[in-house]
Amino acid sequence: MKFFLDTANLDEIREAVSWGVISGVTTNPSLYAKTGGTLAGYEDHMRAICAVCDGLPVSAESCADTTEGMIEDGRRFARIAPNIVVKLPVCTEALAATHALAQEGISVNMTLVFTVPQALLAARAGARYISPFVGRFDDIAEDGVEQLSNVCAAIHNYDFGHEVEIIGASIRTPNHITQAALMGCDIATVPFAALKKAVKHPLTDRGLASFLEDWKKVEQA
Ligand SMILES: O=C(CO)[C@@H](O)[C@H](O)[C@H](O)[C@H](O)COP(=O)(O)O
Repeated sequence: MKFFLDTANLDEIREAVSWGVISGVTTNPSLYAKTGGTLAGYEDHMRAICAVCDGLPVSAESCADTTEGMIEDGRRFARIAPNIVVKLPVCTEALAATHALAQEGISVNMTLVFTVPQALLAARAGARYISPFVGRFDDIAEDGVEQLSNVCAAIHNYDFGHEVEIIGASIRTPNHITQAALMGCDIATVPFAALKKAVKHPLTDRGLASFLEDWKKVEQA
């Protein structure tokens, strides 16, 4: 399973990229708003992320609500950098836009996916990436991991005539990462804080502390 970073924060992206574990970045309007960025600065910010990511796929989300608007955004975003992926929410307008953009060779990441039918429709329309949400399902007392697993099973059953990868989104915990990997999810897009949590384990900390303590004895001997 590959890791994408789910953030628009350039410092977080620079740091995670330096660890050598990141295969892409996903952003959304809420994540961009958190950076304090402006509407006018949006494309420059995406350009800066693409530069840090050096060819890795970077999803930039369109907030248009018509097919024409999404296609227009998609074409404009695609000119930012060759590694831009246009992110569209699953709805009929976006299916049509995905179909048109895919025919032009522009990659689409279809987001806000919660069901198998939505995922199948996204793949049929030509989406390169499909993003089912895990945490938000858990928020409403449903099983987000099970939903992601259903989407993976259904999508991996078929050949859509183009490459399709599933991005587990709304990933919040190391356990979400574990479950996504065990079910064969292609990618998990993980917020920086959750990625840092995934590196940690109390037994690792305790083991390291005892090794360092013992090393002092070696130095003194
Ligand atoms: O859809 C994708 C990735 O393609 C994500 O960027 C997605 O928007 C985010 O994972 C979610 O919005 C984060 O959800 P939450 O944990 O804030 O509920």
